[in-house]
Amino acid sequence: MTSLTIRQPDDWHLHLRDGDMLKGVLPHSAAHFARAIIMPNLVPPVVTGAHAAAYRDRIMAALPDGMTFDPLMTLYLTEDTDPQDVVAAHASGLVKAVKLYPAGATTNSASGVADFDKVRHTLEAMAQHGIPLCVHGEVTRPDIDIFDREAAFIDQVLDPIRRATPGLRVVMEHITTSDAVAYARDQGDDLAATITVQHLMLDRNDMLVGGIRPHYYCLPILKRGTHKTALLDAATSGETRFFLGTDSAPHATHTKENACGCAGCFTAPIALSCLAQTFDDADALDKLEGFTSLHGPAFYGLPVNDTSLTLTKGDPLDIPDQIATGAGPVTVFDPGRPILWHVA
Ligand SMILES: NC(=O)N[C@@H](CC(=O)O)C(=O)O
Ligand SMILES: [Zn+2]
Ligand SMILES: [Zn+2]
Repeated sequence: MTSLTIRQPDDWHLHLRDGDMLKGVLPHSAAHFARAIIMPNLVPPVVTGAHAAAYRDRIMAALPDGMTFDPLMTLYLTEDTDPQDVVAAHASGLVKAVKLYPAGATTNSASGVADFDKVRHTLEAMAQHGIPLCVHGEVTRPDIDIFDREAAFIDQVLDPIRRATPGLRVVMEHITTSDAVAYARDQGDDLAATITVQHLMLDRNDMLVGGIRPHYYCLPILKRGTHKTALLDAATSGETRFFLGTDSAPHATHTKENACGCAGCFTAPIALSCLAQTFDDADALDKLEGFTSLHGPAFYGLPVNDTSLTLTKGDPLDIPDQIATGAGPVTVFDPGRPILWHVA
């Protein structure tokens, strides 16, 4: 197959940042994706419905003339979140989900949740109103090895929260382990999981063997190859609970090529080309559209897009080293192998 037309994809986990960075990165998502779930981990975070409305306005103001894009907003769950504000922001159509960051788990997660008792009323209100909870699933206890943090979170936090809050719809964000795949497969249709491009293409050897590659460093951290295989199996299975969340997470290049580098891979410009290559290599191109364009809207209860996108197979893609933004250059994710699929 050398050409593939699919319904316009959506990105169910995206960091657009703010200000000059937002202006620089937004066109790269809007060029390929109709909609995206917008992560709220700004500084300060997007905590209230009013914050989300203002952030959405800034995103739309940063969109170049002639481009269309529908940002699906989220609220950052804190121990002070007001359940009524969450319910109202969701009822108005503005906010599509609430994001749970365990305090200290990842970039800008300091205002996240440490004491889960303090968010119980919010989670119960969300369950009652069908508002999805998007979860960064890693424990932060210093005695838990970084490679084990996702599996520990599922046992110690996620499963207890779900048992205590029947009916809560949950998206396990950017899953990275066979443990997460197995857990997700074992649950009802109130649980879904997103998978990133980098976790489908790379394992920790790619990041660490022969030199440390800071542009492959993200959280949850890349795991061993057997986990990558399990993720690829899930993504290409056609099971509707698995769908794309790129977790494209831009940081200025100098903040990643640093003695204490930031976590996050900027994949937006080449995400769909990389996915087409990965699904092609797995003989599963017929499953790409479900993963990028159909399963996500079904979980979120939204219509699929009525536009389409065509990918064609040809010469290796010329991946730009960096894009320029007003907040400095941002290095584009490069999987380190030829990508033959192009967005037409
Ligand atoms: N994935 C990452 O490595 N980084 C994300 C945060 C996140 O999604 O955990 C970021 O905001 O930079
Ligand atoms: Zn995360
Ligand atoms: Zn993220």
